[in-house]
Amino acid sequence: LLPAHLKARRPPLPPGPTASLFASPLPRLYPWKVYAEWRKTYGDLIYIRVFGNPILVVNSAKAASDLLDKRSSIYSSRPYRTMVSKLMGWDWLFSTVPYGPWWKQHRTLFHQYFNTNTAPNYHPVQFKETCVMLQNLLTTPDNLAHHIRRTAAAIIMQIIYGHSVVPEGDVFVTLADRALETLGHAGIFGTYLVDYLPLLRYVPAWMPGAAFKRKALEWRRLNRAMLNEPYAMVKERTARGTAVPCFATAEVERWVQSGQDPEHERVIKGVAATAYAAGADTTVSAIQAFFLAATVYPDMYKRCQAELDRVVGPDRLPTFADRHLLPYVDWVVWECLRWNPVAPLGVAHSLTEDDVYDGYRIPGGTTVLPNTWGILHDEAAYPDPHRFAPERYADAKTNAERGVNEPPLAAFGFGRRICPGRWLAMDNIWIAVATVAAVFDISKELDEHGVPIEPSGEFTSTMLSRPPPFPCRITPRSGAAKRLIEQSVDAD
Ligand code: HEM
Repeated sequence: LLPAHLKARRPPLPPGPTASLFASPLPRLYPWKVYAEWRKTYGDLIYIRVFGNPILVVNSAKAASDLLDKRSSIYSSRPYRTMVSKLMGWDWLFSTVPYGPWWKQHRTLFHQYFNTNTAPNYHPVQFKETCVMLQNLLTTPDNLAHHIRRTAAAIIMQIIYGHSVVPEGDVFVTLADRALETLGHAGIFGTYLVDYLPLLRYVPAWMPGAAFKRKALEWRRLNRAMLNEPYAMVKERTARGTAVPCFATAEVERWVQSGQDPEHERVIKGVAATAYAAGADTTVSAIQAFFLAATVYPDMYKRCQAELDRVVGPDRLPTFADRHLLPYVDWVVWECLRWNPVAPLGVAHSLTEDDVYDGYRIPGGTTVLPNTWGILHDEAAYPDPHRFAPERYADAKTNAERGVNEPPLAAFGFGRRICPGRWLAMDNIWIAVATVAAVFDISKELDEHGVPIEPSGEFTSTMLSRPPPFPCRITPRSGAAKRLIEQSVDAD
């Protein structure tokens, strides 16, 4: 509605594919790869309109840092998701809460428990649960994905709710996983039309075409159970005087002493359940990527083992105390995060005011998608980007001078919304890599003719990307290694 002379002076929108009225121009499969390809045509910023909703894909590290880090006061909100937040009830998941005081309360409380200084508090539980994983891998190596998942769930459940996960069919883990599965269905923006046309939420559930509403109501029950049930267990234990020290116990005790403000209780519950939701599947993907890399890059794996042999030796397992002497293990962890970033398109940010960048106008309300995969596979920043090559990080000084091979912090997002669980995450992955490489050999599985089976090398095209199940051989390195594994849990 601007007069023509003002319109002429307005900077243009960033370039992008032309929108159609009837179909979404968003790529369905591996959108991060498609956007990286589109960079050659459109550049670092790609602007797409989907049924009237503006979306900006940020395709380079520089643009991501300029916008999401340096202008974080206006790039730190989240797009509102009607299906997920309003209908399915994920409004407590603070990773989806718009920027503002309510989000800030959650983030502050989370940060008190998860930061560089508190990270070592969790090392004993991380070590113990990882030893359980080693034992499980010894007995049923074919169940690799399950063992990795159980370990991540056990660590976070212990830290948050003081709950010791049982080996199979744990009630709280099952509950949370069923709820998270529904989030996986609806989590990708645009799966449901109601995300684009929020007024559709008023359509009565019984009407034909309102299947999304009936689904949402059913899923909402799971969501509430995930939020309420483990918390109720902690409250009950606290009342009985049998509470186990953990995040929820400490916070419930403080809440009782400080007058039981119902609003604050919502924050405690939300932070607790968010930690599980955000912490259980993410590290799993990175550790699965490690097993895949160990299978397809045997020299890399041998080098990792050689470092562990030199520093730790065969008589004990590595611990966090050895970390400063094991740089290669750290580089392996970084490479797991870079090679196939867990969240290839990060988590969407939302711009709260109109902005101008690089001669382009970006309207307030735009959904901003950082192309993390593209950034971490940019040939200029990570030479030979598709190769899993931990040694790329070895010479930090020369790398810094040449502007290449920075530690892949982009995997954890940007600005004020950067992953606040990253210290816990890095430690989870580190102890898994170090202990597994110390005691197991990993190699390709053989087919019935004795020929090695090549894993496909593909990763899933899902919001959290991971290797699909692949065959591999996981065997103890020696009799001594086997004994170390068997004794590890009791010895702790
Ligand atoms: C390899 C493991 C992990 C990766 C790659 C990862 C990655 C991310 C990314 C990309 C974001 C979005 C950042 C942004 O908006 O720019 C995020 C947010 C978040 N992560 Fe992680 N994460 C991991 C593990 C964890 C763990 C273990 C926890 C909890 C203990 C956690 C808790 C969170 C929370 C609460 C948020 C939301 C932050 C907010 O919206 O303010 N993450 N993570």
